[in-house]
Amino acid sequence: MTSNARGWPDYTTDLNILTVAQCYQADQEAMARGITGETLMEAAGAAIAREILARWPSGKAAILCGPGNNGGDGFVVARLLKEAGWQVVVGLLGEWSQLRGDASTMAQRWGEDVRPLTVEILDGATLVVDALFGAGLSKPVEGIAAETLEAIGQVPVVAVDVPSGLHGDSTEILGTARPADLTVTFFRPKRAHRTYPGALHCGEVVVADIGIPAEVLDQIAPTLWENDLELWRDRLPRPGWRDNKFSRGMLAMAAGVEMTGAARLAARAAQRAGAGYVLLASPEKASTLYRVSLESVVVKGYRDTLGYSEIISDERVNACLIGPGLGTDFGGMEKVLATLRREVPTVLDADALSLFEGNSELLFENLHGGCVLTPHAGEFKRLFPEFGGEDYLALALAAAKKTGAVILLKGANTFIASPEGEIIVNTGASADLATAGTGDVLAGLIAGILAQTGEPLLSASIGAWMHSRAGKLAGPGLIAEDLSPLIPKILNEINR
Ligand SMILES: NC(=O)C1=CN([C@@H]2O[C@H](COP(=O)(O)OP(=O)(O)OC[C@H]3O[C@@H](n4cnc5c(N)ncnc54)[C@H](OP(=O)(O)O)[C@@H]3O)[C@@H](O)[C@H]2O)[C@@H](O)CC1
Ligand SMILES: Nc1ncnc2c1ncn2[C@@H]1O[C@H](COP(=O)(O)OP(=O)(O)O)[C@@H](O)[C@H]1O
Ligand SMILES: [K+]
Repeated sequence: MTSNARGWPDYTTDLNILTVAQCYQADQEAMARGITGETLMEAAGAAIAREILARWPSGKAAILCGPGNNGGDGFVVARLLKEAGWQVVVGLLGEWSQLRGDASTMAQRWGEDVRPLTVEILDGATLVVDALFGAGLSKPVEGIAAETLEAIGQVPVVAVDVPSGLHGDSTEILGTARPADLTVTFFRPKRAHRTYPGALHCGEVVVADIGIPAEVLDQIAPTLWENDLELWRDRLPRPGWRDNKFSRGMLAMAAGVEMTGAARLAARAAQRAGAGYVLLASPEKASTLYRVSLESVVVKGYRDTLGYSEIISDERVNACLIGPGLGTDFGGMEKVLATLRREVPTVLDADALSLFEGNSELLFENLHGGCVLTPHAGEFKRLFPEFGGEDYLALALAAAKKTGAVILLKGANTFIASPEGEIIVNTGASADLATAGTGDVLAGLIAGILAQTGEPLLSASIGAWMHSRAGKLAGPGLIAEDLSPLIPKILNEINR
Protein backbone atom coordinates (compact mmCIF):
# COMPACT_ATOMS: atom_id res chain seq x y z
CA MET A 1 0.00 0.00 0.00
CA THR A 2 1.39 3.41 -0.87
CA SER A 3 0.16 6.64 0.64
CA ASN A 4 -0.21 10.16 -0.63
CA ALA A 5 1.33 13.27 0.84
CA ARG A 6 -1.55 13.67 3.29
CA GLY A 7 -1.22 10.14 4.59
CA TRP A 8 -4.24 8.56 2.91
CA PRO A 9 -3.68 5.33 1.06
CA ASP A 10 -3.48 5.94 -2.69
CA TYR A 11 -5.12 2.61 -3.20
CA THR A 12 -6.00 -0.32 -1.02
CA THR A 13 -7.73 -3.62 -1.66
CA ASP A 14 -11.13 -2.17 -2.25
CA LEU A 15 -11.61 0.91 -0.12
CA ASN A 16 -11.60 3.26 -3.07
CA ILE A 17 -15.00 3.90 -4.55
CA LEU A 18 -14.89 4.91 -8.20
CA THR A 19 -17.15 7.01 -10.36
CA VAL A 20 -18.48 5.43 -13.52
CA ALA A 21 -16.09 7.59 -15.54
CA GLN A 22 -13.18 6.36 -13.40
CA CYS A 23 -14.28 2.74 -14.02
CA TYR A 24 -14.06 3.33 -17.76
CA GLN A 25 -10.69 4.97 -17.19
CA ALA A 26 -9.51 1.92 -15.24
CA ASP A 27 -10.52 -0.32 -18.17
CA GLN A 28 -8.65 1.96 -20.55
CA GLU A 29 -5.54 2.06 -18.36
CA ALA A 30 -5.58 -1.74 -18.15
CA MET A 31 -5.87 -2.00 -21.92
CA ALA A 32 -3.01 0.47 -22.33
CA ARG A 33 -0.96 -2.03 -20.31
CA GLY A 34 -1.74 -4.75 -22.84
CA ILE A 35 -4.73 -6.41 -21.18
CA THR A 36 -7.37 -6.76 -23.88
CA GLY A 37 -11.05 -5.90 -23.46
CA GLU A 38 -11.79 -9.49 -24.39
CA THR A 39 -9.64 -10.77 -21.53
CA LEU A 40 -11.39 -8.44 -19.11
CA MET A 41 -14.81 -9.50 -20.32
CA GLU A 42 -13.96 -13.19 -20.05
CA ALA A 43 -12.72 -12.57 -16.52
CA ALA A 44 -15.85 -10.60 -15.65
CA GLY A 45 -18.16 -13.33 -16.96
CA ALA A 46 -16.11 -16.03 -15.22
CA ALA A 47 -16.35 -14.18 -11.91
CA ILE A 48 -20.12 -13.93 -12.19
CA ALA A 49 -20.50 -17.59 -13.15
CA ARG A 50 -18.23 -18.60 -10.26
CA GLU A 51 -20.33 -16.65 -7.75
CA ILE A 52 -23.54 -18.17 -9.15
CA LEU A 53 -22.21 -21.73 -9.06
CA ALA A 54 -21.08 -21.22 -5.46
CA ARG A 55 -24.61 -20.21 -4.40
CA TRP A 56 -27.30 -21.89 -6.45
CA PRO A 57 -27.89 -25.51 -7.57
CA SER A 58 -28.10 -26.18 -11.32
CA GLY A 59 -31.36 -25.03 -12.82
CA LYS A 60 -32.60 -22.92 -15.66
CA ALA A 61 -30.99 -19.51 -16.11
CA ALA A 62 -32.59 -16.71 -18.10
CA ILE A 63 -29.85 -14.32 -19.22
CA LEU A 64 -31.13 -10.85 -20.15
CA CYS A 65 -28.52 -9.27 -22.42
CA GLY A 66 -28.38 -5.60 -23.37
CA PRO A 67 -26.86 -4.09 -26.49
CA GLY A 68 -23.51 -3.07 -24.94
CA ASN A 69 -20.67 -4.66 -23.01
CA ASN A 70 -22.90 -5.41 -20.03
CA GLY A 71 -24.71 -7.74 -22.41
CA GLY A 72 -21.30 -9.02 -23.50
CA ASP A 73 -20.63 -10.15 -19.93
CA GLY A 74 -24.04 -11.84 -20.05
CA PHE A 75 -23.04 -13.94 -23.06
CA VAL A 76 -19.94 -15.16 -21.20
CA VAL A 77 -22.07 -16.14 -18.20
CA ALA A 78 -24.48 -17.98 -20.52
CA ARG A 79 -21.65 -20.04 -21.99
CA LEU A 80 -20.05 -20.87 -18.64
CA LEU A 81 -23.31 -21.84 -16.96
CA LYS A 82 -24.18 -24.07 -19.90
CA GLU A 83 -20.75 -25.71 -19.63
CA ALA A 84 -21.48 -26.28 -15.96
CA GLY A 85 -24.64 -28.18 -16.81
CA TRP A 86 -27.28 -25.46 -16.52
CA GLN A 87 -30.16 -25.03 -18.91
CA VAL A 88 -29.71 -21.54 -20.36
CA VAL A 89 -31.91 -19.20 -22.40
CA VAL A 90 -30.63 -15.86 -23.67
CA GLY A 91 -32.88 -12.89 -24.45
CA LEU A 92 -31.25 -9.98 -26.30
CA LEU A 93 -32.48 -6.40 -26.30
CA GLY A 94 -31.94 -5.16 -29.85
CA GLU A 95 -30.44 -6.86 -32.86
CA TRP A 96 -27.59 -9.34 -32.83
CA SER A 97 -26.20 -7.53 -35.88
CA GLN A 98 -25.93 -4.32 -33.84
CA LEU A 99 -23.58 -5.88 -31.26
CA ARG A 100 -20.11 -4.37 -31.38
CA GLY A 101 -16.57 -5.27 -30.35
CA ASP A 102 -16.11 -7.60 -27.40
CA ALA A 103 -19.86 -8.05 -26.91
CA SER A 104 -20.15 -9.28 -30.48
CA THR A 105 -17.20 -11.66 -29.95
CA MET A 106 -18.82 -13.08 -26.81
CA ALA A 107 -22.17 -13.53 -28.56
CA GLN A 108 -20.35 -15.58 -31.22
CA ARG A 109 -18.55 -17.61 -28.55
CA TRP A 110 -21.92 -18.38 -26.99
CA GLY A 111 -22.93 -19.66 -30.41
CA GLU A 112 -26.35 -20.89 -29.33
CA ASP A 113 -29.88 -19.67 -29.78
CA VAL A 114 -30.50 -16.00 -28.89
CA ARG A 115 -34.11 -14.88 -28.64
CA PRO A 116 -35.41 -11.34 -28.77
CA LEU A 117 -36.02 -10.06 -25.24
CA THR A 118 -39.62 -10.74 -24.17
CA VAL A 119 -41.27 -11.52 -20.87
CA GLU A 120 -41.59 -15.18 -21.99
CA ILE A 121 -37.83 -15.58 -21.63
CA LEU A 122 -38.47 -15.84 -17.88
CA ASP A 123 -40.72 -18.92 -18.18
CA GLY A 124 -39.50 -21.67 -15.89
CA ALA A 125 -36.32 -19.82 -14.94
CA THR A 126 -34.85 -20.61 -11.52
CA LEU A 127 -32.36 -17.73 -11.81
CA VAL A 128 -32.21 -14.50 -13.81
CA VAL A 129 -28.97 -12.81 -14.84
CA ASP A 130 -29.54 -9.11 -15.41
CA ALA A 131 -26.99 -8.06 -18.03
CA LEU A 132 -29.07 -5.35 -19.70
CA PHE A 133 -27.27 -2.14 -18.73
CA GLY A 134 -24.29 -1.43 -16.54
CA ALA A 135 -21.93 1.50 -16.52
CA GLY A 136 -23.36 2.68 -19.83
CA LEU A 137 -26.90 3.33 -18.55
CA SER A 138 -27.76 6.50 -20.40
CA LYS A 139 -31.53 6.94 -20.10
CA PRO A 140 -34.52 5.61 -18.16
CA VAL A 141 -35.27 1.91 -18.57
CA GLU A 142 -38.54 1.61 -20.45
CA GLY A 143 -40.41 -0.61 -22.91
CA ILE A 144 -39.68 -4.32 -23.09
CA ALA A 145 -36.59 -4.03 -20.87
CA ALA A 146 -38.67 -2.51 -18.07
CA GLU A 147 -41.53 -4.96 -18.63
CA THR A 148 -39.19 -7.94 -18.41
CA LEU A 149 -37.44 -6.69 -15.26
CA GLU A 150 -40.79 -6.01 -13.63
CA ALA A 151 -42.13 -9.47 -14.54
CA ILE A 152 -39.33 -11.37 -12.77
CA GLY A 153 -41.28 -12.07 -9.58
CA GLN A 154 -39.65 -14.06 -6.80
CA VAL A 155 -36.87 -15.70 -8.82
CA PRO A 156 -33.35 -14.79 -7.61
CA VAL A 157 -31.61 -12.15 -9.71
CA VAL A 158 -27.90 -11.71 -10.24
CA ALA A 159 -26.98 -8.27 -11.55
CA VAL A 160 -23.96 -7.81 -13.75
CA ASP A 161 -22.05 -4.74 -12.51
CA VAL A 162 -25.19 -2.92 -11.29
CA PRO A 163 -28.90 -3.74 -11.33
CA SER A 164 -30.03 -2.34 -14.69
CA GLY A 165 -31.68 1.03 -14.14
CA LEU A 166 -29.55 1.92 -11.12
CA HIS A 167 -27.06 4.61 -12.01
CA GLY A 168 -23.59 3.85 -10.72
CA ASP A 169 -22.80 7.37 -9.56
CA SER A 170 -25.91 9.03 -8.37
CA THR A 171 -27.62 6.00 -6.87
CA GLU A 172 -30.67 7.14 -8.80
CA ILE A 173 -33.09 4.71 -10.35
CA LEU A 174 -33.64 5.65 -13.99
CA GLY A 175 -37.04 4.31 -14.96
CA THR A 176 -37.14 1.00 -13.16
CA ALA A 177 -34.72 -1.43 -11.56
CA ARG A 178 -35.29 -4.90 -10.16
CA PRO A 179 -33.45 -5.24 -6.84
CA ALA A 180 -30.84 -7.97 -7.14
CA ASP A 181 -30.04 -10.75 -4.71
CA LEU A 182 -26.40 -10.61 -5.77
CA THR A 183 -24.49 -7.97 -7.69
CA VAL A 184 -21.09 -8.78 -9.09
CA THR A 185 -19.02 -5.75 -10.00
CA PHE A 186 -15.43 -5.48 -11.10
CA PHE A 187 -12.16 -4.07 -9.78
CA ARG A 188 -13.59 -1.47 -7.37
CA PRO A 189 -17.12 -0.65 -6.23
CA LYS A 190 -19.08 2.36 -7.40
CA ARG A 191 -21.12 4.62 -5.19
CA ALA A 192 -24.33 2.77 -6.01
CA HIS A 193 -22.89 -0.36 -4.40
CA ARG A 194 -22.01 1.31 -1.14
CA THR A 195 -24.39 4.14 -0.37
CA TYR A 196 -28.14 4.38 0.16
CA PRO A 197 -30.54 4.06 -1.50
CA GLY A 198 -28.64 2.33 -4.34
CA ALA A 199 -26.96 -0.22 -2.09
CA LEU A 200 -30.37 -1.54 -1.06
CA HIS A 201 -30.98 -2.52 -4.69
CA CYS A 202 -27.72 -4.41 -5.03
CA GLY A 203 -28.26 -7.15 -2.46
CA GLU A 204 -24.99 -8.90 -1.64
CA VAL A 205 -22.15 -7.19 -3.50
CA VAL A 206 -19.08 -9.06 -4.72
CA VAL A 207 -16.23 -6.97 -6.07
CA ALA A 208 -14.38 -9.29 -8.43
CA ASP A 209 -10.75 -9.04 -9.48
CA ILE A 210 -10.73 -9.22 -13.29
CA GLY A 211 -7.05 -8.57 -13.71
CA ILE A 212 -7.00 -4.77 -13.72
CA PRO A 213 -3.78 -3.89 -11.88
CA ALA A 214 -4.25 -1.68 -8.80
CA GLU A 215 -1.51 0.60 -10.14
CA VAL A 216 -3.96 2.10 -12.63
CA LEU A 217 -5.34 4.03 -9.65
CA ASP A 218 -2.14 6.07 -9.62
CA GLN A 219 -3.33 7.66 -12.86
CA ILE A 220 -6.96 7.90 -11.79
CA ALA A 221 -6.20 9.36 -8.34
CA PRO A 222 -9.62 8.65 -6.86
CA THR A 223 -10.74 10.87 -3.99
CA LEU A 224 -13.53 8.79 -2.49
CA TRP A 225 -12.85 6.13 0.13
CA GLU A 226 -15.01 3.86 2.16
CA ASN A 227 -14.36 4.44 5.84
CA ASP A 228 -12.70 1.36 7.17
CA LEU A 229 -10.08 0.78 9.79
CA GLU A 230 -7.58 -0.29 7.13
CA LEU A 231 -7.69 3.29 5.92
CA TRP A 232 -6.23 4.72 9.12
CA ARG A 233 -5.30 1.88 11.46
CA ASP A 234 -1.64 2.88 11.40
CA ARG A 235 -2.49 6.47 12.26
CA LEU A 236 -4.70 5.76 15.27
CA PRO A 237 -3.12 7.55 18.23
CA ARG A 238 -1.75 5.17 20.85
CA PRO A 239 -0.17 6.31 24.11
CA GLY A 240 3.51 5.52 24.61
CA TRP A 241 5.64 5.19 27.72
CA ARG A 242 6.64 8.85 27.66
CA ASP A 243 3.05 10.05 27.60
CA ASN A 244 1.17 11.69 30.43
CA LYS A 245 -2.41 12.86 30.56
CA PHE A 246 -1.56 16.24 29.03
CA SER A 247 0.69 15.00 26.29
CA ARG A 248 -1.95 12.50 25.17
CA GLY A 249 -4.25 15.38 24.36
CA MET A 250 -6.18 17.94 26.36
CA LEU A 251 -9.66 18.81 25.21
CA ALA A 252 -11.52 21.91 26.36
CA MET A 253 -15.24 21.82 25.84
CA ALA A 254 -18.14 24.15 26.40
CA ALA A 255 -21.27 23.04 28.25
CA GLY A 256 -24.62 24.72 28.77
CA VAL A 257 -27.33 24.94 31.40
CA GLU A 258 -30.32 23.15 29.94
CA MET A 259 -29.31 20.20 27.75
CA THR A 260 -26.70 19.01 30.17
CA GLY A 261 -26.93 15.43 28.95
CA ALA A 262 -25.52 16.38 25.57
CA ALA A 263 -22.29 17.79 26.99
CA ARG A 264 -21.94 14.88 29.39
CA LEU A 265 -22.34 12.34 26.58
CA ALA A 266 -19.75 14.20 24.52
CA ALA A 267 -17.30 14.49 27.43
CA ARG A 268 -17.47 10.76 28.19
CA ALA A 269 -16.96 9.93 24.52
CA ALA A 270 -13.91 12.20 24.29
CA GLN A 271 -12.38 10.52 27.32
CA ARG A 272 -13.05 7.05 25.96
CA ALA A 273 -11.53 8.03 22.61
CA GLY A 274 -8.29 8.72 24.42
CA ALA A 275 -8.13 12.41 25.28
CA GLY A 276 -5.92 12.35 28.36
CA TYR A 277 -7.58 15.33 30.01
CA VAL A 278 -11.05 16.75 29.42
CA LEU A 279 -11.63 20.24 30.72
CA LEU A 280 -15.29 21.20 30.78
CA ALA A 281 -16.24 24.86 30.99
CA SER A 282 -19.73 25.24 32.46
CA PRO A 283 -21.88 28.20 33.37
CA GLU A 284 -21.42 28.63 37.13
CA LYS A 285 -24.99 27.64 37.97
CA ALA A 286 -24.77 24.25 36.22
CA SER A 287 -21.23 23.35 37.23
CA THR A 288 -22.16 21.25 40.28
CA LEU A 289 -24.18 18.93 38.13
CA TYR A 290 -21.24 18.34 35.82
CA ARG A 291 -18.85 17.90 38.75
CA VAL A 292 -21.04 15.26 40.33
CA SER A 293 -21.78 13.30 37.20
CA LEU A 294 -18.38 13.38 35.48
CA GLU A 295 -15.89 12.24 38.10
CA SER A 296 -12.79 12.25 35.94
CA VAL A 297 -13.57 15.39 33.97
CA VAL A 298 -12.18 18.67 35.28
CA VAL A 299 -15.08 21.14 35.54
CA LYS A 300 -14.55 24.87 35.77
CA GLY A 301 -17.37 27.38 36.14
CA TYR A 302 -17.66 30.70 34.31
CA ARG A 303 -19.94 33.72 34.60
CA ASP A 304 -19.56 35.25 31.14
CA THR A 305 -17.77 34.84 27.83
CA LEU A 306 -14.65 36.42 29.23
CA GLY A 307 -14.58 33.81 31.99
CA TYR A 308 -15.12 31.10 29.41
CA SER A 309 -12.23 32.41 27.30
CA GLU A 310 -9.96 32.37 30.33
CA ILE A 311 -10.75 28.73 31.04
CA ILE A 312 -9.98 27.59 27.51
CA SER A 313 -6.85 29.78 27.32
CA ASP A 314 -4.97 27.11 29.32
CA GLU A 315 -1.95 26.68 27.09
CA ARG A 316 -1.99 22.90 27.41
CA VAL A 317 -5.33 22.73 25.60
CA ASN A 318 -4.80 21.29 22.14
CA ALA A 319 -8.37 20.88 20.90
CA CYS A 320 -11.82 22.30 21.59
CA LEU A 321 -15.37 21.05 21.26
CA ILE A 322 -18.35 23.35 21.24
CA GLY A 323 -22.01 22.78 20.49
CA PRO A 324 -23.55 19.80 22.26
CA GLY A 325 -25.92 21.28 24.84
CA LEU A 326 -24.51 24.78 24.36
CA GLY A 327 -27.91 26.48 24.11
CA THR A 328 -29.08 28.96 21.53
CA ASP A 329 -28.92 32.26 23.38
CA PHE A 330 -26.71 35.09 22.18
CA GLY A 331 -23.91 34.17 24.59
CA GLY A 332 -23.56 30.89 22.73
CA MET A 333 -22.52 32.63 19.53
CA GLU A 334 -19.94 34.70 21.44
CA LYS A 335 -18.51 31.51 22.90
CA VAL A 336 -18.22 29.90 19.50
CA LEU A 337 -16.26 32.88 18.23
CA ALA A 338 -14.09 32.91 21.36
CA THR A 339 -13.39 29.20 20.83
CA LEU A 340 -12.34 29.81 17.24
CA ARG A 341 -10.03 32.64 18.36
CA ARG A 342 -8.25 30.07 20.53
CA GLU A 343 -6.97 28.65 17.21
CA VAL A 344 -6.63 25.01 18.16
CA PRO A 345 -8.29 22.18 16.21
CA THR A 346 -11.98 22.42 17.01
CA VAL A 347 -15.16 20.41 16.54
CA LEU A 348 -18.31 22.47 16.02
CA ASP A 349 -21.58 20.61 16.38
CA ALA A 350 -25.27 21.09 17.10
CA ASP A 351 -26.07 24.53 18.60
CA ALA A 352 -22.66 25.90 17.60
CA LEU A 353 -23.91 25.49 14.03
CA SER A 354 -27.63 26.29 14.42
CA LEU A 355 -26.82 29.57 16.19
CA PHE A 356 -25.48 30.92 12.91
CA GLU A 357 -28.65 30.35 10.91
CA GLY A 358 -29.11 33.41 8.72
CA ASN A 359 -25.64 34.62 9.71
CA SER A 360 -23.44 31.79 8.52
CA GLU A 361 -20.88 34.09 6.85
CA LEU A 362 -19.91 35.31 10.32
CA LEU A 363 -19.11 31.73 11.28
CA PHE A 364 -17.28 30.97 8.03
CA GLU A 365 -15.09 34.08 8.31
CA ASN A 366 -13.88 32.88 11.69
CA LEU A 367 -13.24 29.23 10.88
CA HIS A 368 -9.66 28.04 10.52
CA GLY A 369 -8.01 25.01 8.90
CA GLY A 370 -8.29 22.87 12.03
CA CYS A 371 -12.09 22.87 12.18
CA VAL A 372 -14.52 19.97 11.82
CA LEU A 373 -18.20 20.80 11.41
CA THR A 374 -20.56 17.90 12.12
CA PRO A 375 -24.05 18.91 10.96
CA HIS A 376 -27.01 16.61 10.44
CA ALA A 377 -29.14 17.41 7.39
CA GLY A 378 -31.22 20.01 9.26
CA GLU A 379 -28.22 21.86 10.64
CA PHE A 380 -26.60 21.69 7.23
CA LYS A 381 -29.59 23.40 5.61
CA ARG A 382 -29.49 26.14 8.23
CA LEU A 383 -25.83 26.86 7.49
CA PHE A 384 -25.87 26.36 3.73
CA PRO A 385 -29.35 27.33 2.51
CA GLU A 386 -27.94 28.04 -0.95
CA PHE A 387 -26.91 24.40 -1.52
CA GLY A 388 -29.87 22.39 -2.78
CA GLY A 389 -30.49 18.75 -3.62
CA GLU A 390 -30.26 15.48 -1.78
CA ASP A 391 -26.82 14.37 -2.93
CA TYR A 392 -25.10 14.37 0.44
CA LEU A 393 -21.69 13.61 -1.02
CA ALA A 394 -21.84 16.65 -3.29
CA LEU A 395 -23.24 18.78 -0.48
CA ALA A 396 -20.50 17.85 1.98
CA LEU A 397 -17.82 18.48 -0.63
CA ALA A 398 -19.23 21.86 -1.65
CA ALA A 399 -19.47 22.93 1.99
CA ALA A 400 -15.90 21.83 2.74
CA LYS A 401 -14.61 23.79 -0.26
CA LYS A 402 -16.62 26.83 0.72
CA THR A 403 -15.60 26.90 4.38
CA GLY A 404 -12.09 25.46 4.28
CA ALA A 405 -13.15 23.14 7.11
CA VAL A 406 -13.76 19.41 7.24
CA ILE A 407 -17.48 18.78 6.93
CA LEU A 408 -18.99 15.61 8.35
CA LEU A 409 -22.57 15.40 7.11
CA LYS A 410 -24.44 12.90 9.27
CA GLY A 411 -27.08 10.46 8.14
CA ALA A 412 -27.57 6.81 7.28
CA ASN A 413 -24.45 7.33 5.17
CA THR A 414 -22.12 9.86 6.71
CA PHE A 415 -19.97 11.81 4.25
CA ILE A 416 -16.76 13.37 5.51
CA ALA A 417 -15.24 15.88 3.09
CA SER A 418 -12.02 17.87 3.24
CA PRO A 419 -11.43 21.22 1.53
CA GLU A 420 -8.77 19.44 -0.54
CA GLY A 421 -11.52 17.30 -2.07
CA GLU A 422 -11.04 14.00 -0.25
CA ILE A 423 -14.25 12.28 0.76
CA ILE A 424 -14.57 9.44 3.20
CA VAL A 425 -17.96 7.77 3.32
CA ASN A 426 -19.11 5.89 6.33
CA THR A 427 -21.36 3.11 5.13
CA GLY A 428 -23.34 0.44 6.85
CA ALA A 429 -24.15 2.29 10.09
CA SER A 430 -27.06 0.77 11.95
CA ALA A 431 -30.35 2.68 11.93
CA ASP A 432 -30.48 1.92 15.67
CA LEU A 433 -28.23 4.99 15.94
CA ALA A 434 -31.21 7.16 15.02
CA THR A 435 -31.86 8.07 18.65
CA ALA A 436 -31.33 11.32 20.54
CA GLY A 437 -27.85 11.97 21.83
CA THR A 438 -25.86 9.73 19.51
CA GLY A 439 -24.69 12.80 17.60
CA ASP A 440 -23.28 14.24 20.83
CA VAL A 441 -21.32 11.03 21.32
CA LEU A 442 -19.98 11.29 17.79
CA ALA A 443 -18.86 14.88 18.35
CA GLY A 444 -17.12 13.82 21.57
CA LEU A 445 -15.34 10.91 19.91
CA ILE A 446 -14.05 13.10 17.11
CA ALA A 447 -12.94 15.82 19.53
CA GLY A 448 -11.19 13.26 21.74
CA ILE A 449 -9.23 11.97 18.75
CA LEU A 450 -8.59 15.48 17.45
CA ALA A 451 -6.95 16.38 20.77
CA GLN A 452 -4.49 13.56 20.13
CA THR A 453 -3.86 13.91 16.39
CA GLY A 454 -4.64 17.52 15.50
CA GLU A 455 -5.84 16.20 12.13
CA PRO A 456 -9.45 17.02 11.30
CA LEU A 457 -10.14 14.60 8.44
CA LEU A 458 -8.40 11.70 10.14
CA SER A 459 -10.15 12.34 13.46
CA ALA A 460 -13.57 12.66 11.86
CA SER A 461 -13.03 9.41 9.97
CA ILE A 462 -11.85 7.44 12.99
CA GLY A 463 -14.61 8.90 15.17
CA ALA A 464 -17.34 8.08 12.65
CA TRP A 465 -16.08 4.53 12.26
CA MET A 466 -15.91 3.88 15.99
CA HIS A 467 -19.38 5.37 16.36
CA SER A 468 -20.88 3.02 13.75
CA ARG A 469 -19.04 0.08 15.20
CA ALA A 470 -20.41 0.91 18.64
CA GLY A 471 -23.89 1.15 17.11
CA LYS A 472 -23.50 -2.34 15.68
CA LEU A 473 -22.16 -3.82 18.89
CA ALA A 474 -24.89 -2.23 21.02
CA GLY A 475 -27.58 -3.33 18.57
CA PRO A 476 -31.34 -2.87 18.76
CA GLY A 477 -32.58 -0.98 21.79
CA LEU A 478 -29.43 1.08 22.06
CA ILE A 479 -29.45 4.48 23.67
CA ALA A 480 -26.71 7.07 23.35
CA GLU A 481 -25.33 6.20 26.81
CA ASP A 482 -24.49 2.68 25.60
CA LEU A 483 -21.95 3.79 23.00
CA SER A 484 -18.99 5.16 24.96
CA PRO A 485 -18.60 2.13 27.25
CA LEU A 486 -18.03 0.05 24.11
CA ILE A 487 -15.07 2.13 22.93
CA PRO A 488 -12.38 0.22 24.88
CA LYS A 489 -13.54 -3.01 23.23
CA ILE A 490 -13.46 -1.31 19.83
CA LEU A 491 -9.98 0.10 20.42
CA ASN A 492 -8.85 -3.41 21.27
CA GLU A 493 -10.40 -4.69 18.05
CA ILE A 494 -8.58 -2.03 16.05
CA ASN A 495 -5.27 -2.76 17.75
CA ARG A 496 -5.57 -6.50 17.33
N1 LIG B 1 -13.54 -3.56 -21.15
C1 LIG B 1 -14.49 -3.03 -20.46
O1 LIG B 1 -14.77 -1.87 -20.62
C2 LIG B 1 -15.25 -3.89 -19.55
C3 LIG B 1 -16.61 -3.68 -19.39
N2 LIG B 1 -17.36 -4.51 -18.71
C4 LIG B 1 -18.81 -4.44 -18.78
O2 LIG B 1 -19.19 -3.44 -19.66
C5 LIG B 1 -20.22 -2.65 -19.11
C6 LIG B 1 -20.26 -1.32 -19.73
O3 LIG B 1 -20.49 -1.53 -21.07
P1 LIG B 1 -20.97 -0.36 -22.05
O4 LIG B 1 -20.09 0.79 -21.90
O5 LIG B 1 -21.06 -0.95 -23.39
O6 LIG B 1 -22.37 0.03 -21.48
P2 LIG B 1 -23.67 -0.85 -21.14
O7 LIG B 1 -23.90 -0.79 -19.69
O8 LIG B 1 -23.61 -2.19 -21.77
O9 LIG B 1 -24.84 -0.02 -21.86
C7 LIG B 1 -24.63 0.62 -23.07
C8 LIG B 1 -25.64 0.20 -24.10
O10 LIG B 1 -26.94 0.19 -23.54
C9 LIG B 1 -27.74 1.20 -24.15
N3 LIG B 1 -28.59 1.79 -23.14
C10 LIG B 1 -28.18 2.39 -21.98
N4 LIG B 1 -29.22 2.70 -21.22
C11 LIG B 1 -30.32 2.28 -21.89
C12 LIG B 1 -31.71 2.30 -21.60
N5 LIG B 1 -32.18 2.78 -20.45
N6 LIG B 1 -32.57 1.79 -22.52
C13 LIG B 1 -32.11 1.27 -23.68
N7 LIG B 1 -30.80 1.22 -24.00
C14 LIG B 1 -29.92 1.71 -23.11
C15 LIG B 1 -26.79 2.16 -24.76
O11 LIG B 1 -27.44 2.86 -25.76
P3 LIG B 1 -26.98 4.38 -26.14
O12 LIG B 1 -26.71 5.10 -24.85
O13 LIG B 1 -25.74 4.20 -26.93
O14 LIG B 1 -28.12 4.90 -26.88
C16 LIG B 1 -25.69 1.21 -25.22
O15 LIG B 1 -26.08 0.53 -26.38
C17 LIG B 1 -19.93 -2.66 -17.66
O16 LIG B 1 -21.08 -2.34 -16.90
C18 LIG B 1 -19.46 -4.08 -17.46
O17 LIG B 1 -20.59 -4.93 -17.28
C19 LIG B 1 -16.78 -5.71 -18.15
O18 LIG B 1 -16.84 -6.67 -19.18
C20 LIG B 1 -15.36 -5.49 -17.73
C21 LIG B 1 -14.54 -4.98 -18.83
N1 LIG C 1 -30.96 5.74 9.71
C1 LIG C 1 -29.73 5.84 10.23
N2 LIG C 1 -28.82 4.90 9.96
C2 LIG C 1 -27.58 4.99 10.48
N3 LIG C 1 -27.16 6.00 11.28
C3 LIG C 1 -28.02 6.95 11.56
C4 LIG C 1 -29.34 6.95 11.05
N4 LIG C 1 -29.97 8.06 11.51
C5 LIG C 1 -29.08 8.72 12.27
N5 LIG C 1 -27.90 8.06 12.31
C6 LIG C 1 -26.69 8.49 13.02
O1 LIG C 1 -27.04 8.87 14.34
C7 LIG C 1 -26.39 10.08 14.72
C8 LIG C 1 -27.47 11.11 15.04
O2 LIG C 1 -26.90 12.37 15.27
P1 LIG C 1 -27.78 13.67 15.54
O3 LIG C 1 -28.87 13.75 14.54
O4 LIG C 1 -26.84 14.79 15.68
O5 LIG C 1 -28.44 13.31 16.94
P2 LIG C 1 -28.43 14.12 18.31
O6 LIG C 1 -28.39 15.56 17.94
O7 LIG C 1 -29.71 13.74 19.00
O8 LIG C 1 -27.25 13.68 19.08
C9 LIG C 1 -25.50 10.45 13.56
O9 LIG C 1 -24.20 9.97 13.77
C10 LIG C 1 -26.13 9.74 12.36
O10 LIG C 1 -25.19 9.44 11.37
K1 LIG D 1 -26.87 -4.97 -15.23
